Amino acid sequence: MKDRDRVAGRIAALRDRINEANYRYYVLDAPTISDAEYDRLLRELQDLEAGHPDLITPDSPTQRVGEKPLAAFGAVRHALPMTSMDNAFTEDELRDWDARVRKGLGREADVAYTAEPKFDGVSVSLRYERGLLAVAGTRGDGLTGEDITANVRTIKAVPLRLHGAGWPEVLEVRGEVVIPKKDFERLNEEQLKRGEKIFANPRNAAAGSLRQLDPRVTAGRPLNFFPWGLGQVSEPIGARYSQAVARMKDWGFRISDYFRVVHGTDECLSYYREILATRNVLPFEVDGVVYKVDELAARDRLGFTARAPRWAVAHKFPAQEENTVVEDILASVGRTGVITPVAVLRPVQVSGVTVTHATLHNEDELRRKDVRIGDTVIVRRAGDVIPEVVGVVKEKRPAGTRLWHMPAKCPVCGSDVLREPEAAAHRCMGGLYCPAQRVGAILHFAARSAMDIEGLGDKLVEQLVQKEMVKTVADVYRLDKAGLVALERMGEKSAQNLLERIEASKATTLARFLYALGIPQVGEATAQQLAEHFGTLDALMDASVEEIDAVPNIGESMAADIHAFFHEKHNREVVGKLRAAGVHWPKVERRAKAALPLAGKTFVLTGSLAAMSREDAKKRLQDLGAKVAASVSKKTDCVVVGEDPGSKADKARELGIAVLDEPAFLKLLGEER
Ligand SMILES: NC(=O)c1ccc[n+]([C@@H]2O[C@H](COP(=O)([O-])OP(=O)(O)OC[C@H]3O[C@@H](n4cnc5c(N)ncnc54)[C@H](O)[C@@H]3O)[C@@H](O)[C@H]2O)c1
Ligand SMILES: [Zn+2]
Repeated sequence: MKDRDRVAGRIAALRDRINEANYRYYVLDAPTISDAEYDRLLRELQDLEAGHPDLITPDSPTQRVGEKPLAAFGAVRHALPMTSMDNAFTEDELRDWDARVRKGLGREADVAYTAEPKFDGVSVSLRYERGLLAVAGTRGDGLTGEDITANVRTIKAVPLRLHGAGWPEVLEVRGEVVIPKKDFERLNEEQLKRGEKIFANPRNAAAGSLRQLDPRVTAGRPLNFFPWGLGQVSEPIGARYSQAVARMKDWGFRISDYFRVVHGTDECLSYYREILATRNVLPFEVDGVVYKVDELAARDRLGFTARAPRWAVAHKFPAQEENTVVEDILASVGRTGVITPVAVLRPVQVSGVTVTHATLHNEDELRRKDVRIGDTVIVRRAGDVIPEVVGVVKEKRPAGTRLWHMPAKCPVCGSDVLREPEAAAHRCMGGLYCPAQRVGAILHFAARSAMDIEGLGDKLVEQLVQKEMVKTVADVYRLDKAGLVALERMGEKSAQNLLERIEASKATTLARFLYALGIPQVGEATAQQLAEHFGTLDALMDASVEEIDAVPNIGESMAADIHAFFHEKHNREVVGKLRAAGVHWPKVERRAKAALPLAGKTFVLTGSLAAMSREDAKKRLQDLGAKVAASVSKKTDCVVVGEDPGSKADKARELGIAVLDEPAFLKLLGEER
């Protein structure tokens, strides 16, 4: 008796929670628990009720579907109920379902099933009368839905008039309204710009778009429609569902490329694995696959339970989203100095992996989502992508949550943190000094186009940093033979060679040296320009932002980064040590006095070049930091014409773009070199 009371209590609690979740999900389009958690609650309730059938009541969420429709729209009564669907979460559950189907049909042999993706969108029923779209309704509570005809008429994938001929007098097509993942992201960006509501996921966005009171708003939303079933049909359109699908296709509906007929559970399972493997590259959000008995007469024999057909099952994919709590937020410094806010989470299982950290991308994103320490959030882990915080469950925000701010100093090295003027990224300015950036900084320093220290590669640098033999690039000049030989895979001879190359690298050019420092945004061409413009390192190091900004082709944002780099005291220290170690620039700088500085410019090569091959010309341009494009556009800076220049030269002149003949072009290259 005691036991039964406890079960009854738990059942009541579960029903309350599930009813609340249903209301938030179906009516408000604002769920506060993850689908995975919802599914667990529902499954627990189903199991308890199965063990205590006398406790089942008709209003239990296990016995009904969805929610009462919103009064803002007219009501649509469904001629046939729109049900929910049973789920299989494991292979065993799928085999049990198949066994029940075969038992129900009295069959030993494999049953033919249709297999299709389970689209994560909104159910809609479309009623066609004499080939014309008459009414479109949401599922609502399964019996009555909302009349959203005006909104559905704006969806291009929904035919307003059925194509071809041969359709029955009444045809109800049921399917899913979805938003492609890409369009969803764009939609959220636009919403953000307009200061409007951000949607948690494509399903939510689709539901919100269909519930607009003004169909013009719906018309602007990227909605799509995939049929997955039939409602009332006045005369049969095939003995099998797969035949009906072929006819729907002829009548103008978009059928998923993944729609298929399979036989028995083994083929079901290989279909499941195939869709699961492509899940993350599919254009639409998919949360499982659905198998349905293909033969329509067999469906009739199997019939329905209170909530769902016996002839269909949704084989669910592992959930990619879960709820958990943000215990802290850290500033994580990457290899290139970019600082990312990372949420430290109460550990949670997401698709089979324990997740303890999730990225918040950058400070803007964190503000936009309004994530605070102490918040309950939805965490998403899709494929190999780093787990991310999708959004906050505001209803669960406790008192005393804490806001997070980007630190002014790098948490790893204490250098200044600067926001990149035109990007959302913050960066540690201690590029030469910051331990988080060591490996990256040293590899860049040693690269061929920088200090050109052959042999100082990935594996070796990792070891040197790990053993703390090299903390900054200046330490490269303090390596000795004994230390090197003690390293893995390093013999006498290679240690000797490396030391010789390090010694040789001390004599370089100012341009190479500047490039080697790894100043944010400063590539080879810019380093070259800085070297020419300022002539000496000291002049550049002491220049103001305005003075740097005055260099041709150097913009404000770059000037700010260069200035910040040289005014970070840690970097100045490292530069000082490099010079003390004997790094100097005896080599003559290349003169670049061309009329047209090539770095960053876009060239189009046209006609046949005689003196040099087109490939050579292209390569030389690219070496000088220029780009080569195939066709002339407004972005083109210069068109080079060889023999038979064709229409490209005309177009260039029309657009007012510089046109050079081959001799002039060679001269330009010559002067640049
Ligand atoms: N997070 C929450 O608070 C919350 C609340 C309620 C429901 N839910 C989610 O909704 C699910 C239950 O919802 P449900 O009863 O609407 O439906 P369901 O997801 O269990 O399955 C039925 C629905 O799937 C859709 N569907 C997509 N592709 C289909 C296909 N190929 N064939 C047939 N149907 C297809 C249809 O809209 C159909 O109505 C739960 O499993 C849960 O994930 C979440
Ligand atoms: Zn740092």
